[in-house]
Amino acid sequence: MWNRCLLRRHRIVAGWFGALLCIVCLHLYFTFNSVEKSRTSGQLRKLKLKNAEKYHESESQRGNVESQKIENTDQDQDFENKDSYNKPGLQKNVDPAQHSSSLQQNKNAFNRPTDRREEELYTPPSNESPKKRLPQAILIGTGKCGTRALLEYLGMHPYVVHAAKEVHFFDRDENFNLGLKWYKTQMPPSYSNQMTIEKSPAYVEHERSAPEIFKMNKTVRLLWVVKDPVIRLMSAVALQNSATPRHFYLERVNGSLSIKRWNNAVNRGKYVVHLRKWLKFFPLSQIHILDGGALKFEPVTQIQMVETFLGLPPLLGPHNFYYNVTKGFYCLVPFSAKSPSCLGKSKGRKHPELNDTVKTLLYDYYRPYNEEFFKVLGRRFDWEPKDYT
Ligand SMILES: Nc1ncnc2c1ncn2[C@@H]1O[C@H](COP(=O)(O)OS(=O)(=O)O)[C@@H](OP(=O)(O)O)[C@H]1O
Repeated sequence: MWNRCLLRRHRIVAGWFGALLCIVCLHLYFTFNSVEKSRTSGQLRKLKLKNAEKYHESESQRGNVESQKIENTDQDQDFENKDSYNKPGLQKNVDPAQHSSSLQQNKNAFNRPTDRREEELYTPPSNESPKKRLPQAILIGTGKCGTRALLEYLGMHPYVVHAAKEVHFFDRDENFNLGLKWYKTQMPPSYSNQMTIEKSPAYVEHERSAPEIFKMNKTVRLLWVVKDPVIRLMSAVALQNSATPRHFYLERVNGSLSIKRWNNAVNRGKYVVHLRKWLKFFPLSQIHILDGGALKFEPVTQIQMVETFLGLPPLLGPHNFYYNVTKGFYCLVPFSAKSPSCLGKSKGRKHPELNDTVKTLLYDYYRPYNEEFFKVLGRRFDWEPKDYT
């Protein structure tokens, strides 16, 4: 009887002890987890900050011509049109043909976050240190079509890291001769579940780019922003310094005005000529071509299509964009950011006015190239004369 009583007491004590042990273990587990989480998210934030700093440095070292620094514009009057940022209309005009079928699958798999911090959306693999990797996606061009905007928009994605400045590996001999090892060193460190991206808009026209990129990685994903070639040309003209004649792309042949067909700035807008070179190596399905005009006015639908094309979790949405009335452009609202940031003053320069004769000349000149381009693509862009640029 006495023994049984003693045994029962022991059992009760052991029970209490076991429960206490469980509580201590659970407490330790949660503490460790949160420390680990904040350590990795801290690392991630540091990585992205480092990239942003590098970008600022490199851009301010360059002259005004290419300086594209992101300036933090948190002045209230710059963001007076706050309501337009969440307008439902922002997401309309989606061309279903441009959506790949996987978009639907992705849409069902994830709920787009609205007001979330970056570290809640991305977890680096455990026990892994970030390292530099060759890009899995390259933004190949075309200059003046919105390549910086696209890269910075993508940079808000927690699964994306991007080279801060243009690397110019495939288009410049002095860089290319340093080999792929050097190319890799130009990339920011990343985790294995992130995607490294770089943009160098001169790749699209350079003879070496397509074959060498193919040699490097057959499965690389290519992004290409194009734009109404006349507007693109005017953007290039706006960029010229005062030493260059405003109408450098025009000449007189037998007394009549015509376009300089061998001029580089003019040639850049003959997209079909460049596309044909890339199609010798990559199928069209591996090149995501987007219209810079749509990127400017509908960044949300455009970036969501890019997310799909790159196979990224669909995280970016209207909450990442803010229309700045003064600038006339969308600015970025990265996850965790306290205020939006816009691309610098070198973007959105005033374009020169075109008189009707030159305008007609230019549109007539590019039209056959555009038509060929649309035929190869199997879709059209609205690149006929209009008032806005
Ligand atoms: N959000 C946002 N902010 C600022 N600018 C934007 C944006 N989206 C697109 N754009 C357009 O991008 C044009 C510059 O294109 P790129 O970045 O490709 O130029 S560059 O070749 O890298 O110099 C630039 O051309 P310009 O207007 O002629 O300056 C802009 O029209």
